[in-house]
Amino acid sequence: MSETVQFEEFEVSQVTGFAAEFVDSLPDYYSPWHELASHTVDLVTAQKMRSETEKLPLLDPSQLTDFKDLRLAHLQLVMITAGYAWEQGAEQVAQAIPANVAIPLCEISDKLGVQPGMSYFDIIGNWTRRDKHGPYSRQNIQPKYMLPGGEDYVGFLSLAIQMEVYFTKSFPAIQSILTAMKGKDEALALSALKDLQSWFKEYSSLAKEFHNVMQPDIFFRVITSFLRGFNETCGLPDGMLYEGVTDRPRRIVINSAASQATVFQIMDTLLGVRYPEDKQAFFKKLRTSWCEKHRQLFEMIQQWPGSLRDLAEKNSSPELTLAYNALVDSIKEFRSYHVQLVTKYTVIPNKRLRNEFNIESPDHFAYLMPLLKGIRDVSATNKLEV
Ligand code: HEM
Repeated sequence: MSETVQFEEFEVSQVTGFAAEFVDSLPDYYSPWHELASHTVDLVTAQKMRSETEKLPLLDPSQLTDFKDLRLAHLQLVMITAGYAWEQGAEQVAQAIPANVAIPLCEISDKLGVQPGMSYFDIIGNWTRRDKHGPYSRQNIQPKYMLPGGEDYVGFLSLAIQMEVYFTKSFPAIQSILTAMKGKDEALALSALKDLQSWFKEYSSLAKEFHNVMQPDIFFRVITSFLRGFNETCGLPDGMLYEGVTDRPRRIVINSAASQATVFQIMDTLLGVRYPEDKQAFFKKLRTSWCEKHRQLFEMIQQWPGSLRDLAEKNSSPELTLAYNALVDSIKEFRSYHVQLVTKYTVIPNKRLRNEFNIESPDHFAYLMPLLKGIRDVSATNKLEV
């Protein structure tokens, strides 16, 4: 095992992190996927998505071998899949994806080790820079394929990308922490923790911008309409049927959300947070939305020799313990802020919708607050005695 991890070995860019920027398109042979993905929102509005999808030729994805090409093809096919599934709204979700989409999508998904539906992995690959030589600033980021939600979606996406790109600024500190853990190097651990703490402060303050870019009801009612997944919460308890895919015809797909970002699971793992089984299971389920390469990177960090927590607990001066605790506190602060975000953008709009339509069926979001507050509180108990 080397002294630290190399992110690029796991298809994580030093520039855009876990997000991927697609500058090129796929070979011409695959242009029907691009064409249909580009028009998904308009076709759904015109109720023509299903009929147009059924006209697609069945293309052989075996020419695609490069990770980035596979990721772009996956994005195009899950766009088409989402439009097909949700064209008639949530109440009339399609029960099956036709073979001309299902066969290549499942093959590509299996190669990437990712689910055959839209996840955060696709959201953070769905963008380009307006000015290709310009910065990775929010103003310079635009969706590659539009999702429902108009300008609010553009704001949501560009902020999510800005946060993913900003994640890369923490990579040197993460690498140093791993080196310090392995070599029990207290001085290196201290300086890396301080760097990580100041990075995290900036990173988490970006999330405050959500209030300026997105309206709660548009987020809840429109933007998430393609992001629901195919599972029991969407009237598909056995998952979606992928026609023509003989080995696993039905597949469960979890919804797509920022909870699937890698950043917090990596932070928790570095800090050695020990969650009870139900919360571990929640995080494990989120990881099913990651591709295999990203899971491998995470597992490498999880199995890394040494423990930052032990180093911070058993060191000779309190400075390292204080730095460790400061990061635990900052993460707790973010999680408290996140509870407010989720209240504004999910809990309240959900209540409004249920009241408006007199919905009396069980509330799928009742689990949210206990779960999120529970995770926050467990992660905060990780603080060490000084
Ligand atoms: C308006 C913005 C946001 C909304 C509405 C929102 C919504 C949610 C929801 C509903 C969950 C519950 C689990 C799920 O359904 O997937 C969740 C969990 C989570 N979200 Fe967000 N989220 C937002 C922004 C963010 C941002 C910016 C991040 C940072 C990357 C983030 C990171 C997480 C994490 C890590 C979890 C898992 C619980 C935890 O580790 O504390 N969310 N979020």
